[in-house]
Amino acid sequence: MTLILASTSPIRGTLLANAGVAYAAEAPGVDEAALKTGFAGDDAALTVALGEAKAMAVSTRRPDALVIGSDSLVSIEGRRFDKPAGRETAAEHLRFFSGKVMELTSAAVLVERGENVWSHAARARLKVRPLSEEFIDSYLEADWPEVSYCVGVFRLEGPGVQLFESIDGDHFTILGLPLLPLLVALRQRGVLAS
Ligand SMILES: Nc1nc2c(ncn2[C@H]2C[C@H](O)[C@@H](COP(=O)(O)OP(=O)(O)OP(=O)(O)O)O2)c(=O)[nH]1
Repeated sequence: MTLILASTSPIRGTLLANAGVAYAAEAPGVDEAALKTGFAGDDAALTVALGEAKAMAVSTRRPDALVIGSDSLVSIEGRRFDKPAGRETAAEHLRFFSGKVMELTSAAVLVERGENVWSHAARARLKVRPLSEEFIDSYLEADWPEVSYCVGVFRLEGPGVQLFESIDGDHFTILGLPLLPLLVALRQRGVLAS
């Protein structure tokens, strides 16, 4: 069975490829903002719903495939953050994050023939150190626009690691995909060797 990643996220594709998982990527073409508006569930439920919507959109076009959908979001003190719209928005996010605990939730969903057959959400907590204006400027000078696609305005595998005092949670979840539970599900479905 063909495995499709319904995502435009560079890091999600890299994580699967580095894990040796054969897949094809296809843009989901889902209006995430519309789905987020008025969503009453918690972060885990929202990321699962968004991941499912992305996978469903592709599964409809590709009933022959097993489709992975994924989503990540950042919350701080109940306020949710999307990817920064521009460099100044990124700086505003970083100023708000300074000295606070960031909760990053990522979900993965498997859809087959239009049915959600598996989903998993995981949360990590990242303690952001106090960030000076000078640091924020130099950080964005060095890693913008690379972080423009990243919720939380960081690439943990890059200079983003300098934002944090401590991290509690799964590395892959933070990058954007709860990879280990997904690999278990793919082995259980015979997509990967056990
Ligand atoms: N390289 C990298 N990317 C990160 C990190 N943390 C979060 N991200 C990225 C992963 C996702 O691409 C993005 C979260 O936004 P979304 O879940 O909406 O995904 P995105 O719009 O990028 O792609 P998709 O909706 O799957 O087509 O943030 C990190 O530490 N490193």
